[in-house]
Amino acid sequence: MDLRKLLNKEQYDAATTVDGQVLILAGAGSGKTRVLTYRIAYMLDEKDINPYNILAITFTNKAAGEMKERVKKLIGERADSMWISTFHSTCVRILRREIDKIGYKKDFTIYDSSDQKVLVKQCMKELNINDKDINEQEIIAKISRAKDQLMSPAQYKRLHEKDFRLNKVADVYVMYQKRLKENNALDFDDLISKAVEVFTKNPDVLEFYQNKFKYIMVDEYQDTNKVQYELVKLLAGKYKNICVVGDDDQCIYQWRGADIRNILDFEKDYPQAKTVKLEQNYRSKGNILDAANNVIKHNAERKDKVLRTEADHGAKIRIYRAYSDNDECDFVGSKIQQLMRENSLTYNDFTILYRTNAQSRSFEEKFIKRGIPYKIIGGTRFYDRKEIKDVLAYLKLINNNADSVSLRRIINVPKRSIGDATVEKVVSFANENGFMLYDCLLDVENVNTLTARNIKTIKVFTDLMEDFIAMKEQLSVSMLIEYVIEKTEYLKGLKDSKDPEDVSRAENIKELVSAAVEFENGPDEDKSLSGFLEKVSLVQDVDNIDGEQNVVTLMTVHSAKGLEFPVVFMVGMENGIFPGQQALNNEKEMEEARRLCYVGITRAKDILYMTSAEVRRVFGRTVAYAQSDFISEIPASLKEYENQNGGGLSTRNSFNGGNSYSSGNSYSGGGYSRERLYARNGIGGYENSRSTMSYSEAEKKLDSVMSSSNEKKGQLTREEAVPGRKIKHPKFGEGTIISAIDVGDDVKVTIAFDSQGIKNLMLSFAPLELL
Ligand SMILES: Nc1ncnc2c1ncn2[C@@H]1O[C@H](COP(=O)(O)OP(=O)(O)OP(=O)(O)O)[C@@H](O)[C@H]1O
Ligand SMILES: [Mg+2]
Repeated sequence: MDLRKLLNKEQYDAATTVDGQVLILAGAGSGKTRVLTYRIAYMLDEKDINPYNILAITFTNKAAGEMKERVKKLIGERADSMWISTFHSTCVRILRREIDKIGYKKDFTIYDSSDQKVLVKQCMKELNINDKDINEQEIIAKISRAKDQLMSPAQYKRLHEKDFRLNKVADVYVMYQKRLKENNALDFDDLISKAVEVFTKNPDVLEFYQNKFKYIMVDEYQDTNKVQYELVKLLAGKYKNICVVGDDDQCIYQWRGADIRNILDFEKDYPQAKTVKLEQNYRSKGNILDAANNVIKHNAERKDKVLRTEADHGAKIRIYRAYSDNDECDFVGSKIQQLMRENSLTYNDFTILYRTNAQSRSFEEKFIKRGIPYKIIGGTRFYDRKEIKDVLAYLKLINNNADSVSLRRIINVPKRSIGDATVEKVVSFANENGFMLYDCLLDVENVNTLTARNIKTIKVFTDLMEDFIAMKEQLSVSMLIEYVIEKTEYLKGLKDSKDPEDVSRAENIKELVSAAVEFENGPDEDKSLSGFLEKVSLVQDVDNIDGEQNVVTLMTVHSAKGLEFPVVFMVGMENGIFPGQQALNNEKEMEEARRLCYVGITRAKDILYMTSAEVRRVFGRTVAYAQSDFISEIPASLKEYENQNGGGLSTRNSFNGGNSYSSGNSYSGGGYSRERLYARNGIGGYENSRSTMSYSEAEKKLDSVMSSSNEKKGQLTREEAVPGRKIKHPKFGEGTIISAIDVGDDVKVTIAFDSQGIKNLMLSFAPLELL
């Protein structure tokens, strides 16, 4: 391996300085991650460093896997004993060995966000905290921030004694943490803070790991929060051989406690540190890089950096201003097909990036129609599906009997006549006496508030569970899953159902069995049930981007961090969407949104599209948005409008539909007042191609678009979807709306069809017409 051929001078310098502290501070696509990979190879190959002594922390499991693969190609099997993983996976591995030092058992369960929510809700109920005062999402976020800051429940309580709401959060935090411990469970934030706790309370354990990890590397260091920072500092404390790489312009997790100062202060923490700047971008064409640089330079708080490329200018940034969200999705779909026809591109070469997951749905619909294969990263993960969570809850409980959240999830799933009231009685008994819930069920005769029938049904459940626990030792994970679904008749219930959704649920469960088989045949050392559950808990969405599968990837810009694609579509580029509404009123958040935009732009190698829509449906209402300020920040010379004369408002000449648009407040959903909207960007948002319109002209035009888009569809709107309305569906026939509930940015409508029974449909998907 001739590193000098593979790396430029500065990169080579960074890769071959292995002793002491190195900070690589450089812009996107400058080869930071590449340097880390070759640095490891160099350490093993040239410096004879034992792989056992290396710890490399990456941002995703996928990045870790790729790094390991590449190193393996260079140095062979020796790479296997190296720890290359994410912060979370690293800490879990440490905790599996050491957590008993702080009073947990080693087979602890990892709670995901929905388990966390269940537990927080239980605590709120016990503490009589009304979710009108403060809702569970806010509490969870506050607890999470406190953990990021290494603030214990007691400290939090002391700090917020005088604040009515935060005091309530503190009470929940105290109880939540107590319950987690009783359940022998950790939430995601705990994984890192408990590892730090193990180290700070046990200097001998810390020293063992300091000696083990003599060489430490961290990718995407700009996004570390306080607790991650502390962990790295502790581990590197003895040998101080540490190399961190990052880009302050790509810090996009401040909302989750990431502290940009960690990278900016590295030189203060380690005054001897060598700072390496990489200034050549190897990823993007010139125009794309110029666009990125022009956007990010609007941020006040940053270290100025140079980023140049030897690549040619390439195509200009393609801007498309659609007249509706529908039109935007159509444009993206047709462009993908056109580009594939005209160039030798595959679906893999494209990605659609948006700010929030909810934006994926409308693209999905269009892609299905056009036959474009796609994959959505995020949204409902496989492991978040109800049926998968149910089966996993059985496994978690088998593995860790103290896990009362999993226990309560499945005690009556499938239904076995154990009602909520019965469960509550046992829970109260357990809480009053300080017993584990599962133990109380085993000795259920002692719970004197129960009837003989209650006791009998509970016995059926505990007999089943005890059998599973005994079988755990004898069966492999996949066999255990099959055993559980057979004995509980979970799968049978789904197969017998006539609901087509249950058919797909049954298939998902089979898929889970396959995942377990794959795990058993895979490279992991630990093939136990704990090992499987751990793996499942730590799967990240981006891990699933599979280069072999020929599909277009749709994901948030956050998920796309570190990745690159030949063609990138940044969609929903509107003020109020990207940047989001909050960022428009807050300079700090605006700067974070701008960094996010910079991350998005710099994912593109060859072609970058930025699209926006003049009106879109949000919460069932039609809202008008101005084109994103970030597009305006890109100089006109770098941009080319796809629809200079087509698409957009300028082609529509139906000025006469003004009065059929009646609902004045349909503009307020996106939080943009008409006045502000016009003042900001001119109605159409075309900077160059349009002359300025008067207010009333603009008003008229906007109205005409609203009405024409309403006329276009005979589609039932949010306002019309009220209980009692008669509707018609092309397949299910006529029916009556029973209820309509807002779910995310869509509406779930429950309808009693005259001949097809009751169905739940999503308003935006279902072709419903008013009768
Ligand atoms: N010296 C080099 N010679 C050839 N290709 C290179 C060189 N350095 C980097 N590259 C390529 O440039 C692309 C970007 O590199 P890499 O992903 O390591 O950048 P990065 O700085 O980590 O980017 P990001 O900030 O987006 O994470 C990759 O395809 C990489 O292989
Ligand atoms: Mg990188």
